[in-house]
Amino acid sequence: MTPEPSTPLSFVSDSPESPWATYLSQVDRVVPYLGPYAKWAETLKRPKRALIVDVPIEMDDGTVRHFEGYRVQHNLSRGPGKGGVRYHPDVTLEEVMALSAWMTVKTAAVGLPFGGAKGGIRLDPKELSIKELERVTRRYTSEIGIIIGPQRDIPAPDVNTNGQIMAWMMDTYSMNVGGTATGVVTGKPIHLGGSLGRVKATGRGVFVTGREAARRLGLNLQGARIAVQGMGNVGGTAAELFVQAGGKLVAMQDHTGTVVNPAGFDAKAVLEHVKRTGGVADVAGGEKVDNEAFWDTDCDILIPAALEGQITPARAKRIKAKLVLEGANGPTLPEADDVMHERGILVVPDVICNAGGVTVSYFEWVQDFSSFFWTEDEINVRLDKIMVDALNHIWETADRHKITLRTGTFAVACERILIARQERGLYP
Ligand SMILES: NC(=O)C1=CN([C@@H]2O[C@H](COP(=O)(O)OP(=O)(O)OC[C@H]3O[C@@H](n4cnc5c(N)ncnc54)[C@H](O)[C@@H]3O)[C@@H](O)[C@H]2O)C=CC1
Ligand SMILES: O=C(O)CCC(=O)C(=O)O
Repeated sequence: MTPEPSTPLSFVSDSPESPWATYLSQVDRVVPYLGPYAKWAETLKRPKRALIVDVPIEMDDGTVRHFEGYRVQHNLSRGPGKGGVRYHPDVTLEEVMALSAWMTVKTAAVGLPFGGAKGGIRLDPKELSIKELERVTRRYTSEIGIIIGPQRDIPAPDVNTNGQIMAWMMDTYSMNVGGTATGVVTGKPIHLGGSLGRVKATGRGVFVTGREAARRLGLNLQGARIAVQGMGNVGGTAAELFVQAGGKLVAMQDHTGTVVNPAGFDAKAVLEHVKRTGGVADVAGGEKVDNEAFWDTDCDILIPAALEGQITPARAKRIKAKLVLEGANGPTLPEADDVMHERGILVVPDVICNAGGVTVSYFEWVQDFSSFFWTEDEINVRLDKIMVDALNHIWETADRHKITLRTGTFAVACERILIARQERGLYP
């Protein structure tokens, strides 16, 4: 007799384009490759724990505002939760659920002893003063303090959060527990237990996986034309490293607009411009074009490094790149994945491509526990090796099953997660 299916989650929308729907479709695609562990697959379709918190703060003008915050622990089978905190006006519980689930897959894909988690607050940090930002961060940290901790769940930076915000989170958590707990967050400033190399680690990982994929495709990085969406922490670093390797940065898009230059931008000057002005618009040497024209850029490598759902089926039909490196989490809708696969465009999926950040976060966490800090060279060499080994293993798996690198990454990761799940057993 077929058992009744598990009860559906009541708190998800039925939008087929939501990040959570994208994630569920990616899980469905891997189930046929999970062998005996497929019976545990429903575990992957449910967050283990989702916390919604009210974050009230006093604004500089004396008024009180409430913000909605979240921390979702998607899966803890392989270790404590791990994943960033996003500050964005459009953050939702469902988005954070998807981001936390991709963390579960990502940490397993590179073999880190973590589960997956993610957090966020619905706010636009550009509208807050620095003092308001500090108050909202501290209040949020206190509210989620009941589920985070160095052995339980370790936040880190994501969109619109950085080392300063991690420092406030670490300090607030430490005050609440009565002792300095550097291991509660990663991505901290260096003199507060941060790790050398963490700021650039995600972009470096995008470069490393891109370098390996380009080698396999026979695509020479010397002169390769690169287009990047999102010139923040991830996209900015990846662009800089590809240009250092001989690539040409021919197009960039961020929340301020889209600029192109077929002769190639000076990446260092662009990053200084972004730091000074907040975006790529009006950068020297660029021609401003319509945002939608970004997807028609003549390029060899496309790096989406902003938000989810950017590569739609319609855009996938227009992309000219041979290689897409997903710096962002969830930038590609499932049908767009199919379009790119049919068109012979190789996609290195987020769950391996952008895993460099969490890998160096792991190094930071280990260094904090041992209070023994490594050199930047040691970190970068170890990062490179972990990323290359993980990618090679995924590639072998994908080739063996004749599946995409995304489903190959899910196959490697989900098997590890579900073996751990099965070995831990069901009953408390
Ligand atoms: N920071 C990290 O270590 C990691 C970040 N990621 C992912 O990488 C992506 C970027 O994150 P970060 O670089 O850390 O964030 P960031 O806040 O440093 O930069 C975000 C970039 O996206 C751009 N952007 C925002 N809205 C946009 C829009 N509507 N159209 C075009 N561009 C837009 C911004 O202008 C900015 O350039 C996110 O998907 C994040 O989840 C993934 C792994 C680790
Ligand atoms: O460094 C971390 O722990 C997590 C970074 C992150 O949020 C991500 O990989 O999406």
